[in-house]
Amino acid sequence: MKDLRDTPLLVVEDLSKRYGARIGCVDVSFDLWPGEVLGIVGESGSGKSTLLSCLAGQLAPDTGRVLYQGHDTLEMGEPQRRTLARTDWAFVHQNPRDGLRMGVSAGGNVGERLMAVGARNYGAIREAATDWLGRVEIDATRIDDRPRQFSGGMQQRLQIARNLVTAPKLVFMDEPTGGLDVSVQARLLDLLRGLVRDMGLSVILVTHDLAVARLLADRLMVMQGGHVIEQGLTDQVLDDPQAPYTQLLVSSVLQV
Ligand SMILES: Nc1ncnc2c1ncn2[C@@H]1O[C@H](COP(=O)(O)OP(=O)(O)OP(=O)(O)O)[C@@H](O)[C@H]1O
Repeated sequence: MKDLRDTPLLVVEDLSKRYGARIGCVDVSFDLWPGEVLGIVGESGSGKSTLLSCLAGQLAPDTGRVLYQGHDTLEMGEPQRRTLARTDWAFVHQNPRDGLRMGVSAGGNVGERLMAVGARNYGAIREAATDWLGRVEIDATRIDDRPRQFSGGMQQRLQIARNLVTAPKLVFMDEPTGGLDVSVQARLLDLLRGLVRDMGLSVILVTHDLAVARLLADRLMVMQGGHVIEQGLTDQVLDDPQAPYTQLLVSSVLQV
């Protein structure tokens, strides 16, 4: 039998999206391999979010193909895509409010996703939720608290638990540490890095923060004006940027 690790998990071909005359992203192509973390970097308005939304099936591109394990996700019906989104895929939003149900307890937020993939045993669901709260460093005594009783960092960790409890293969992350204090960011990054490694996750990570990209991403794609202008191994791109724009991006961060 063919080893799935010998084939890309995701194949993206010539993906383009315009908003009227404005460019979202243009002719983006890449492969994502099992267990690989791909960082998409670029300044504000470079097309990162547009690309991520198209990849995750939240926005219809004008042209191009996205193949997940060989299946064209853009050709899939809505029910099939929704199933994928709650089984094999996960999406971590910058704002935890976009990825959590604020009126449901922490345990409920995690358990709900398990129920969406068919779990029915209340005891087992609660046990899994407790285990996952522990994995994201939330005390088990907080299981019945609502997310709004949590700090921003805790909310983000809860969103991560909710996303990862079903052991997805591919996780989309949109500025997962954005909007948090630097010390909270560092702790979250550490946690994320451990989970990604332990679970062998494939990740597409959008960030404008090159320090985040450096810590999490194996490979980087640099976007400018909707185009991918440079890509390569993270260290290679950040230590020896080729495109003038990337050089600027790297040096402006170094001056901070
Ligand atoms: N819904 C929309 N309608 C019209 N234009 C849009 C829309 N969404 C994005 N754009 C435009 O598409 C281009 C790319 O935007 P996009 O949000 O993808 O960039 P980004 O790199 O994610 O920026 P940021 O880091 O600020 O989120 C920008 O010129 C933006 O103004």
